[in-house]
Amino acid sequence: MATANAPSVVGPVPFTDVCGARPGPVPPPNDHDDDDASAAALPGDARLRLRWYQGTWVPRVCVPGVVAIRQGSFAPRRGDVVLASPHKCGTTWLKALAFATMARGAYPPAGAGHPLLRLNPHDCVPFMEMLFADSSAGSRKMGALPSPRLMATHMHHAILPASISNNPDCKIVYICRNPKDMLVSLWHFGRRVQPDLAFSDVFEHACEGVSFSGPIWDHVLGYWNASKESPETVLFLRYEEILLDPAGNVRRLARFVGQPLSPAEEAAGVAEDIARLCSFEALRGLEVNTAAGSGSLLFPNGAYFRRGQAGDWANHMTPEMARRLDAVMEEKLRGSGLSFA
Ligand SMILES: Nc1ncnc2c1ncn2[C@@H]1O[C@H](COP(=O)(O)OS(=O)(=O)O)[C@@H](OP(=O)(O)O)[C@H]1O
Repeated sequence: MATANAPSVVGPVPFTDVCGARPGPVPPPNDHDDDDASAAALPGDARLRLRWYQGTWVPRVCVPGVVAIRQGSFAPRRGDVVLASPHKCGTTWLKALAFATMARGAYPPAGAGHPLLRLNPHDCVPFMEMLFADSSAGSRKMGALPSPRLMATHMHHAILPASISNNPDCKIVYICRNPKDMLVSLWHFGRRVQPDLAFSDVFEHACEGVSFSGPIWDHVLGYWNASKESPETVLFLRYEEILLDPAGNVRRLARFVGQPLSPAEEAAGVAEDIARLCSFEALRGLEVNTAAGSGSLLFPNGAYFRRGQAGDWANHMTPEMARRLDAVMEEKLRGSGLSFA
């Protein structure tokens, strides 16, 4: 049964996760919990700078939010759903799908007044690291939202506070993507603010673990292992699988968040309606998501909709580069049961 309660739309939320990494040293892991001590920044456009934080690469602008979340500024509630992802792996799509699925009681997906027809998905689902950049304002805004709350993060599983990662009342939906396509998407996005960003730089550094959401293997492994240990609280999705069967994955999502489609909804084609509403073609074509439009994001809304396919890496990587990244991933993921081959 669909619930009548829609996940909360919090309105404009600053969202600054930008991609790309310029050459720079990989500092050693450290245990510091504060911004200044947490590591070296990479050179280049300020929005592309990363910090090495607790064994993970975090956009510099997100570090204060990450620290606040880890220090307990976010108080989880029963029914909360956290969407987790590495950058450029389908965050925007998952936000749309989860919002449309959880809100379907209040907002029928085929309805002309659906919020996703006038808001970018990032405006419907808050990005936790940015919301908590101002810790007290973040706490106030999140606290004021009625349940069920839907939010998103790019944090590695290893640095989530236990109140999220070890909380049966808080569900996590994770999406990942073939790292080769992720890097291509990251590079295109980074070039928007740094036109001279070379793909070879992004690639080389990612192979060494330095990238947005890097090391990539640790990001996916953390959530993969959590989903194996606790499948009822962590749902592990892949971009490519959703491309193949969007409606089937809407059903998975609905079941996972405790709102399975009813027989009446199945008969009415609700899963297909949600898949259609959230499809790349449908969202990209909306006025709000055209290149000129911009909501709560530092980038034009159109920047979040580029190509929306699997396999674009073949247009940017030599076969040797592809083999190299595949080999790195294979080695790092060995024994886990997870593979991107
Ligand atoms: N609805 C829908 N369906 C399929 N694919 C979609 C959709 N929306 C966004 N995209 C594609 O996802 C890529 C952007 O990833 P993210 O949304 O994770 O970016 S971000 O981290 O939030 O900046 C980026 O991938 P590339 O096209 O390969 O660059 C987007 O085009």
